[in-house]
Amino acid sequence: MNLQLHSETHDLSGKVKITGSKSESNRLLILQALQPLLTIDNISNSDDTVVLKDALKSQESIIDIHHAGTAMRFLTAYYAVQPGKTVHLTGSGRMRQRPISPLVDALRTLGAKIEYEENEGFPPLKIEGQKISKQEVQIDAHISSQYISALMLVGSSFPNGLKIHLNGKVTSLPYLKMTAQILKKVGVETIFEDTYIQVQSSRIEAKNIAVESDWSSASYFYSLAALSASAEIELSTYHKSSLQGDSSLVSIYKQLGVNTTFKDNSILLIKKETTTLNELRLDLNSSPDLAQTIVVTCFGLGIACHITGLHTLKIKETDRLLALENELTKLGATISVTNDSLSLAPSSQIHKNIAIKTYEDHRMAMAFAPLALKVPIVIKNAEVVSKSFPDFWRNLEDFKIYHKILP
Ligand SMILES: O=C(O)C1=C[C@@H](OP(=O)(O)O)[C@@H](O)[C@H](O)C1
Ligand SMILES: C=C(OP(=O)(O)O)C(=O)O
Repeated sequence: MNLQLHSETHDLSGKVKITGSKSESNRLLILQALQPLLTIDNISNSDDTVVLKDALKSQESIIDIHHAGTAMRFLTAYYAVQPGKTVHLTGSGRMRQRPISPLVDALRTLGAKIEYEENEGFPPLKIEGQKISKQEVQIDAHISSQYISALMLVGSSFPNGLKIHLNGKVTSLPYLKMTAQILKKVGVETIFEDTYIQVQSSRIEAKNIAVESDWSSASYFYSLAALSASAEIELSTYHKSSLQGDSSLVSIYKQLGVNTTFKDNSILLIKKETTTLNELRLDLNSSPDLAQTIVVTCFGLGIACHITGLHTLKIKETDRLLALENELTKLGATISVTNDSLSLAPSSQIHKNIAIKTYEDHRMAMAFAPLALKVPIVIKNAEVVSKSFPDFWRNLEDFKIYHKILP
């Protein structure tokens, strides 16, 4: 489905209730599988969460998690420690190119039985669940934090807990802090040091946990606000003390002219004046999922940006650095990328009616959509948004950004 987007106003006002965080939801689903009396409110309606929920209920021996990175990594650890259960865990074509060997190596040293069914180091995997008696493991921490979160989630069910030694510079650190904080909410203590994480052995408590709405999904409304003439957008449900690192949006978009106020369980995004900033410089190692949104906002505002800390972007749903370079160049940008950084020069015009390829990446579709406030634009394969935000296109209509399905 290719969508032609156009906007009927430059002044935005409206309210959106955004679905629960997929990161929080997917951690809680694994913990719920270990403690069925745990209940979850405001769970995400994203494909990545639905696929994990279905997998955990399934009695089939082949489990296909499609594009969901967290589901792939969390289930690898979960199935590896379920004695007597054998599964074949697979995913989309892209998932079969996303590395998993740091997690498989770590689980194997703990006594897990995991085999690669096609290419060494990549899904699909055959996992024969084992009882784990070891309590210490090493892992390379700079490729994906999801491997470490996966170990943390299952570690609490080991007889002596689990000590995870972190080798190299830790990437996407707020996601590990989120895992530790969610474990704490259900009664599992962790000791978090620079070079290791100790998860104590505990019974997960039977509790009701409410998921905060997804901050990464909120980013597209921050971008809309920044690119509007004026905006007053209310998003729910959000809290000042979030578990999600992407709540860094508040300070990042302040520099881009969007002010945030917290009231009750909502945030109010206000844009009154255009930013006077000439260049945005950021290290996004802690918030990799915001990179595409922020770069496209800067392009739309005609300001330069230089972003570092982006090495994980190359192994996400697509090579996001390359995808950004290709599509922004089509719109008229001057952009250069390395393996872990991106530089965008200021530009004064945006080409109209360009068809943006989305590379099976939900964030490519959603990051480019706000440019409809500046020029008519086409988003190809727009259905990809359901990976994290199925209601996205409907929610845009509330801000008079309409779409026409192209033949
Ligand atoms: O743990 C999580 O929920 C996530 C961790 C991050 O991945 P990496 O640690 O691979 O950067 C992030 O990009 C992803 O969308 C969700
Ligand atoms: C990288 C992402 O997801 P995952 O790694 O879980 O597939 C994302 O949602 O941007």
